[in-house]
Amino acid sequence: MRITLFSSHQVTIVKLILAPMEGLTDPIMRDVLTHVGSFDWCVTEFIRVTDSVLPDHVYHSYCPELNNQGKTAAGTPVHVQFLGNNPEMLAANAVRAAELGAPAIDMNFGCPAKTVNRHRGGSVLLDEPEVVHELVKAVRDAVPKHIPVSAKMRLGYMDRNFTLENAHAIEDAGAAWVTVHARTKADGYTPPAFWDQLQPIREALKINVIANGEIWTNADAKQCQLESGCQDLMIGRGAVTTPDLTQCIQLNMVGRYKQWIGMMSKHYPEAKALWDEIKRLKKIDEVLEKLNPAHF
Ligand SMILES: Cc1cc2nc3c(=O)[nH]c(=O)nc-3n(C[C@H](O)[C@H](O)[C@H](O)COP(=O)(O)O)c2cc1C
Repeated sequence: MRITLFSSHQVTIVKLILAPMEGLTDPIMRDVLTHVGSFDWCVTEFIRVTDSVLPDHVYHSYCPELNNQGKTAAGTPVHVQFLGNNPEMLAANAVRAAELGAPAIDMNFGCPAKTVNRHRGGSVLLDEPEVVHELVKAVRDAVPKHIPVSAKMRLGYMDRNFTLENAHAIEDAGAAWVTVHARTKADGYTPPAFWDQLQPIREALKINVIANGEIWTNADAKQCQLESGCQDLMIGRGAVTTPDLTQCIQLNMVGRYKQWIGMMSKHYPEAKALWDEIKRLKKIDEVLEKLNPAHF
């Protein structure tokens, strides 16, 4: 959510995304978490594509939200994620998902699972930026223009040699944004996540870079934003362990804006109008209403 008040000042309110997690953020968990939390969108568990267009029932089982205009019961959009290495088949499946009502398509270049990587899927493809480019481009070219195509990557497979090449490959292929889990496949899920490694990616790309990895608390969210320079955050396990984490983060952001506006209003009388504008926005009102002041 972005608000412009004076031509020279744009205020950005953070976007928070529920991470795809196979076996964890399934349709039931998405339903629960999007009722409790405040997410801009979620992403399905990865749908593996090999050599065929999957039957519709597969889509409806991974994403029953397709029967609800691609949204959870709480109204949060659900993007459909694919994993594979066959450009024609990924494109054909993405087209089918879009026809069935997927609001956006995401592509998985992060999965560390041995079986998946052995079949040249997920994070192993990060050793081949030209293949990453080919796959994203095939899907982007096939899917109707109004449906965004995005990708989710790690910093690399066994090392970080191709981090920027992969990020550029995704951008050049026409992706609308890229989400980066701030670790290589070799790093697995062992803390820390290298949030500072996202800064060069963000600086190099024109498209939005969404930060992901090890955000468990409000303080983590703030620190991740600081180190990565990324505004928007994808949250996985932290959203499951602390279902109201998104509200805490948003309230904290509102608090930070409040402080900033307080400072600004000493110099610009328009700053008060900015605060009124922020309060008027429905989502922020909802957040403020829902929040337990004890969290602040
Ligand atoms: C159990 C589990 C399943 C996952 N499945 C997927 C998946 O299907 N697609 C994907 O892109 N990432 C998947 N991930 C990675 C998460 O989306 C996320 O990048 C990772 O958990 C780091 O974020 P977090 O520290 O906020 O959990 C999975 C992670 C976990 C723990």
